[in-house]
Formats: sequence, C-alpha cells, structure tokens
Amino acid sequence: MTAQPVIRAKDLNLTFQTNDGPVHALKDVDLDVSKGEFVSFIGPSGCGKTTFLRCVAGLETPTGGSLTVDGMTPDEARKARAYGYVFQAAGLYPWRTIGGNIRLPLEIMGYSSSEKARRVKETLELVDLAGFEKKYPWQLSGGMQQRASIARALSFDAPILLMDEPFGALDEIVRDRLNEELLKLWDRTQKTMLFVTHSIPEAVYLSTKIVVMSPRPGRISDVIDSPLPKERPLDIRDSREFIEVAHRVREGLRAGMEVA
Ligand SMILES: Nc1ncnc2c1ncn2[C@@H]1O[C@H](COP(=O)(O)OP(=O)(O)OP(=O)(O)O)[C@@H](O)[C@H]1O
Repeated sequence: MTAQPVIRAKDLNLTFQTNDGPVHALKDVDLDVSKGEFVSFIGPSGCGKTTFLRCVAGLETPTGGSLTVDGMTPDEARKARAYGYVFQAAGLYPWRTIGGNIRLPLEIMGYSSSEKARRVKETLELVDLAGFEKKYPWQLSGGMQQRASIARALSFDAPILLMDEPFGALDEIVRDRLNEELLKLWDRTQKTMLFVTHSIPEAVYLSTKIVVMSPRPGRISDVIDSPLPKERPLDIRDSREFIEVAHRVREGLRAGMEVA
C-alpha cells in the first residue's frame, strides 16, 4: 500500500519581482512527499530551498502550478496549523523562559492552562530538556536552544515539521548528536519532515528522500530515495551504501551547477 502524499507540488513556479528584474526562485518543481517521510532539500545558496519551504507554509504565494499540504491549500494548512516551523537561528524570546517560549504558540491557540502545562512537559521530555523549563535561553548552549526551538514547533503536535537549516550554526559534534536525536524523535512522533541543509552527510544520514536542487532558476535536479535502513547508528556513515548515496548527491549538485 502506498502512503497518501502529504505534500504534492506540481509544476510549481515562483518568480519574485525585484527592482533588478524578475528572480525565478522555483521552476517547474514536481514533488510528492508521503506521510511520515523524512525529506531533505540540499543545494547551493539561492536555489530556492527556503522559498519552497515558505510556499509549503503558505508564507509565499507561488506564481504558477499547484501545491497541496495535507490535502489543503497551503493557506488552509497554515490556518489549520498543519505544520511546525524550525528556523536556522533558534529564535527564542530572551525574556521568556524555555517553558514560556514553548508555551507561546499554545497561548496563541488558546489551550487551557492544564493542557499547556502538559504539552510543555511532554515536548521538553521529547527533546531531552526535562528540567530546563524555568531556564532562560541564554543559560542554554546553542544545541540546547535549538532543541528548545524544536520543542516549540512540536508543542501543538502538527503532523508536518518544516526545518530550515536548524543545525547550520552548530559545531560538528553537537550537530552529530542532534542528528541522532532528531531521527529518534522522528521515529517516536511519526511526523512528516521537510529539512533544509547544506551538508551532504547530514542529508544522507537523516533522509528517506533527498531532493537535490540547482540554482538560477531553482529546480530539482535529482530525487534520491535512500536505500539506508531506518535504524541508523552514526557509523553508518562509513558504510558503502552511505558513501554511494553521498556520491550521487554530490554528482547531482555538480550537474545542477553545470546546467545553471
Ligand atoms: N522576498 C524575496 N524577494 C526577492 N527575491 C527573493 C525573495 N526571497 C528569496 N529571493 C530570491 O530567491 C532565490 C531563492 O532564495 P532562497 O532563500 O529560497 O534560497 P536558498 O536555497 O534557501 O538559499 P540559502 O541556502 O542561502 O538559504 C534567491 O535568489 C533569493 O535572492
């Protein structure tokens, strides 16, 4: 049985009108993402990765083609709170505690006090930050702040998690650990993940599907279904299969640059 697509993009185009002329940020993007997949988007700066995520989130309006999110228009999906969004910088409010930050979307959505408390506790446990509820962001390391920002995006239990280079600013050891934790979290929550990265090993390690993009105009140059098993210890990165997928991603990136 094939899972029903949660994200379906067909001939998606987006051209920004700028003072320097039109910028074709997305060109003829076709992509189906099934429920529960972990999809990474990789490509050089300016190839439209963030723009695609923002289209899914209903924050940009495509100029052509169609896009459905959980069977709805992106705008409807945004209103239905179908996704959580994690940004490159943790973006926590410094004047709120970690618990206060996670509680914020729940306050906006009008959850009851007991429900807010339950969800804050639950998501803090999910990202391994139990006990840090009353700390302020500046009291946490960069990796912990990013985990808190993931908890905030998970707090209202949306079926889709959009992550725009969430670990880009972290050192490699912290990033490795968060990658491992993210896979466990994905396994536990069964959410559909859309994840932007510049790192080939990160994309290969995390994903069930890797979307390779090329710039000017932003197109998909390859879509790779990962042959790696779901269970992924970090040393899987030394395996032949891993190296082969990484090689194919690199080739896709190179081919995209040559065409552009
Ligand atoms: N609001 C906007 N107005 C005009 N041009 C924009 C706007 N947003 C993005 N662009 C342009 O669209 C193109 C795609 O940008 P986007 O941020 O999606 O790329 P990206 O692949 O996410 O890049 P990076 O890896 O650097 O984050 C770029 O050329 C960018 O300058």
